Amino acid sequence: MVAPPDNDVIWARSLHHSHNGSPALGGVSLGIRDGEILAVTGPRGSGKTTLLHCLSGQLVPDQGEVWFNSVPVHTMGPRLRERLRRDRFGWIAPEPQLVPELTTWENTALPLLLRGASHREAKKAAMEWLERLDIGMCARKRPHTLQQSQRQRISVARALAAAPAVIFADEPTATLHHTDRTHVLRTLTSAARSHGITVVLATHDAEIAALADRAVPLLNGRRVATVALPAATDTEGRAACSLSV
Ligand SMILES: Nc1ncnc2c1ncn2[C@@H]1O[C@H](COP(=O)(O)OP(=O)(O)OP(=O)(O)O)[C@@H](O)[C@H]1O
Repeated sequence: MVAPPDNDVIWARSLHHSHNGSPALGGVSLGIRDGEILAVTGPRGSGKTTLLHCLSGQLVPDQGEVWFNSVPVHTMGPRLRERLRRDRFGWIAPEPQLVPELTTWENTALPLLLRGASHREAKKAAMEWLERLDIGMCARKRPHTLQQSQRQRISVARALAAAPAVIFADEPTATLHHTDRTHVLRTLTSAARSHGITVVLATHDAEIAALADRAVPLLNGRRVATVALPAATDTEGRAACSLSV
């Protein structure tokens, strides 16, 4: 095994993975720098979700290596990977995945409570992020009483409240209307930048990818070449277009 470069928080080499014999990744390599916001782009079925699952230790690739802060993840057993995900990573799914029996603030505080934070500390962090996402007034409500956009904001607040090293966001605004989408994404990217959180954002939407520092386009489970372009209208990130090679 060759150790990854020191300045990459996540480094992956030649990832191959198939789902029940159906190929999803065909040799993807990439490095992600500390604090970077990286968009993984590509059409439906190009392997974005599978790549995020491999990078976050949810899935062990059939072949290839994944390293986090120079520690190999692909050789870890399930319990170590679970602890890594709990302590260092945040996850935002396309659909909010909340515990129906818990209130908004309890759902948001859950990762901190699982890590052993005090009730008071976890609630304070949860409330801060719920306020920033404009859902502080829903703190005592249960998910089923809220709108979809409010539930997805809870997922984003939950990921940020735990102050992870890396947030993996898989099409985090796919179910939101345009205005909600912009607010949620800007909160996520500006919070990540100010707190030095690395973000790996899977999206098929070029407008969303333009909020990232860099894009890694996938096609049929493989990387295609990237050309970084200065954005014409956005000062927060850079757009990228891809060329098949
Ligand atoms: N659990 C699974 N079982 C079988 N095939 C799967 C499974 N998950 C993904 N695939 C297949 O693997 C390939 C890559 O899927 P993946 O979900 O990683 O792509 P994606 O770019 O995230 O697509 P989408 O935007 O639709 O989620 C696709 O051909 C998909 O049908």
